[in-house]
Amino acid sequence: MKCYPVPRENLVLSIDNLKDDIPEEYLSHKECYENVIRKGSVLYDIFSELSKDRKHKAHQAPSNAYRISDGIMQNVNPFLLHFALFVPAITNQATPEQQAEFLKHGFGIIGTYAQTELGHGTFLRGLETTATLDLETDEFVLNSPTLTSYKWWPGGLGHTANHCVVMAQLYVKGKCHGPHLFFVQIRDIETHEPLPGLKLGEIGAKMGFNTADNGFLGFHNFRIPRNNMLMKNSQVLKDGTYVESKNEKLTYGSMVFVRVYLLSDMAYMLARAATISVRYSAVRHQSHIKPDEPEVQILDFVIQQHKLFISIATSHAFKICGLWLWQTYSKVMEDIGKGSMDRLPELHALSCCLKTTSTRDAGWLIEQCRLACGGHGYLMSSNLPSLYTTATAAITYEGESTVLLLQTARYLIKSWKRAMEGESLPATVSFLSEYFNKRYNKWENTPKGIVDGLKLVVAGVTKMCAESIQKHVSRGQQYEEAWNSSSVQLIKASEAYSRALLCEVFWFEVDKVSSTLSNNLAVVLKQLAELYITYWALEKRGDLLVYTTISKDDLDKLQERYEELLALIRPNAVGLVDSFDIRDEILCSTLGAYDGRVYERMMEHALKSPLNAETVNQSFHKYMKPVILKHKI
Ligand SMILES: CCCCCCCCCCCCCC(=O)SCCNC(=O)CCNC(=O)[C@H](O)C(C)(C)COP(=O)(O)OP(=O)(O)OC[C@H]1O[C@@H](n2cnc3c(N)ncnc32)[C@H](O)[C@@H]1OP(=O)(O)O
Ligand SMILES: Cc1cc2nc3c(=O)[nH]c(=O)nc-3n(C[C@H](O)[C@H](O)[C@H](O)COP(=O)(O)OP(=O)(O)OC[C@H]3O[C@@H](n4cnc5c(N)ncnc54)[C@H](O)[C@@H]3O)c2cc1C
Repeated sequence: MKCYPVPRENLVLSIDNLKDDIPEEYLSHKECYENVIRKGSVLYDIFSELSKDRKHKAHQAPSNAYRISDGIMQNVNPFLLHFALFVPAITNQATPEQQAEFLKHGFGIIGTYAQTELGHGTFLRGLETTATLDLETDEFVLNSPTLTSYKWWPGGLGHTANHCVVMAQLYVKGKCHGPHLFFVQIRDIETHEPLPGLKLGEIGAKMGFNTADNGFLGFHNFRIPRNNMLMKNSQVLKDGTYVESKNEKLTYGSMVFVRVYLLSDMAYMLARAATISVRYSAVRHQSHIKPDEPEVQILDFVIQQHKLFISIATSHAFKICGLWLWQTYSKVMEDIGKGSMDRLPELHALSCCLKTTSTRDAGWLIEQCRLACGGHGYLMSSNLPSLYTTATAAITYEGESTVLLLQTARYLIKSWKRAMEGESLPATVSFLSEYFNKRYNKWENTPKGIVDGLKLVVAGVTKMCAESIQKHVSRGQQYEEAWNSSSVQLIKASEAYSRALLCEVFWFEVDKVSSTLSNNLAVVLKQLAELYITYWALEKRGDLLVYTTISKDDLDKLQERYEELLALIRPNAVGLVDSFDIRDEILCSTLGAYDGRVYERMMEHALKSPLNAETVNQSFHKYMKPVILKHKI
């Protein structure tokens, strides 16, 4: 941390406070929270100092802040929600005047995003928290009318945040206008006590994410000024007039922002896991390939390469598609700023399926990296268990995976209908029109050919879904019931779509930039992209056999090429993970450090276990000894 350009004397707390005397995994739930607040407060202070030079973004953390925090906290930073959702919600949903007011204290307030309730997370229209306008006092009165209406899950809500953005049903003059966002102070700035009218607490231990301080919150006639409704898109005027948004789904904008971001985040999580397991596999020697030769690096087993190289390739795929999705997001936001909502449904569909596929893939690939380290991958000190629980949380938060895939399927079905009616479609789904008009090629055993084939699968499955829905409707079901009846196939369409998108964007973006790279780099990047595409062609061979003209001979050749690619990547594998450039302090792993001192680090870490502080634990004398002595002959 010494490389940080913040003069020590400017910091309220010392940088030395970032060190851990006892590794996090040995602390109790409460100690763990107190420990991350100690470290998180130092970081918060550092970010605040750094932000002073970036006046236009004074309330935001520097972009690398999140990564630094990853290294300092093996678990989750309880201040994360402030940067990830609280500030973005205000900048996306509040008017410029409100932004100036709510963010005037910069880092002087700590916020979270309180949307999910005990009874509802997915179905936002079902949220029960109410915000009712009191015309006489020009205030909103917030209430949690039932147990199920308690806010439940927001990160940092339990003990850390003193403010939050709350999603509540807006009531004006007896009419409900649906979910809207409100800026709410929840704790006293000085004493940090919950404000009167609020019931606040932490929701308890979880599978992972344990230092995120997820909390609950109930409102009892809690009053806030009318101006605390975030009014960029819809407004409530002093006389109670409700001004509608140009598109009511703009209220969901902060979620779209994080979903888009998560693709790049998953690229990074996977890069960390791949770095640990590839480096470890180069250090670890076990068994022989040829009986008369020495034991080999486990990375020389082709099956180990099969387990690990897909993680390296996937990390690059997510990184590149993440950048592509950011560009799409920025363009759509620019259009919305100019009053055009045309591409909002497309952005929503893309962000939903790519968020889901990237988080799910990151989850199982990190687990695969962990398993590839054998027993040692099970140690907390490998950091792979923490990476796994942190990544898998993302499959559920910010939109449950099945639910988001169904949102994308909705867009695919609508696009299919438009294709059948001869309407033109956005480039990202124009292949549906080509399929409908039977304008597609025969199978070609190249990366481009595979991408075209994967798109044919999407089109074929989408057509099958549309027919299935139609069949159920013609048998008397309502459209929504028919949708439910067809949902297994709809999920398949959406999954196939995200895979085709990932393969297409990865291949074409690498192809586009390769002429600007050194020849060696271009060759290696292309190998990774081809490995990714071939891997998925082989995984999806059943679908390709059903929806394209691929033959068994083509599949055999693809299998051969895949194995060739593993061999080509093998000599560069360690170099490739080194090029992710993740410092040891951020990797936090005994197995994956740059110097390869795996066994020494494991022993050093084991000796930090509190159980190793004494040769005989007192429980021996208290409990074991009497039993042993009783049975001694
Ligand atoms: C700095 C950053 C760091 C980041 C680090 C990350 C760490 C984070 C740490 C942890 C943080 C965790 C933080 C957390 O977890 S915060 C809580 C996150 N919660 C969720 O994500 C809830 C998920 N639910 C929803 O989003 C909605 O309720 C859904 C979408 C499911 C349905 O909704 P609804 O019932 O209202 O709609 P409908 O189904 O009737 O559809 C009606 C129409 O609306 C369209 N539609 C729907 N939505 C959108 C949209 N958004 N933009 C544009 N359009 C949209 C839709 O396509 C349809 O169009 P059409 O078909 O009629 O044309
Ligand atoms: C670690 C973590 C951090 C979180 N942080 C925050 C936060 O900071 N702020 C916040 O507001 N929330 C937060 N959440 C809450 C999170 O956003 C929700 O849990 C998530 O959106 C899923 O909603 P749910 O829990 O209601 O799941 P449910 O919707 O109840 O899902 C249960 C099951 O029902 C299925 N299902 C539901 N609806 C449908 C449907 N229409 N069709 C088919 N199947 C369906 C789902 O697929 C799933 O299998 C967090 C959650 C976690 C785990």
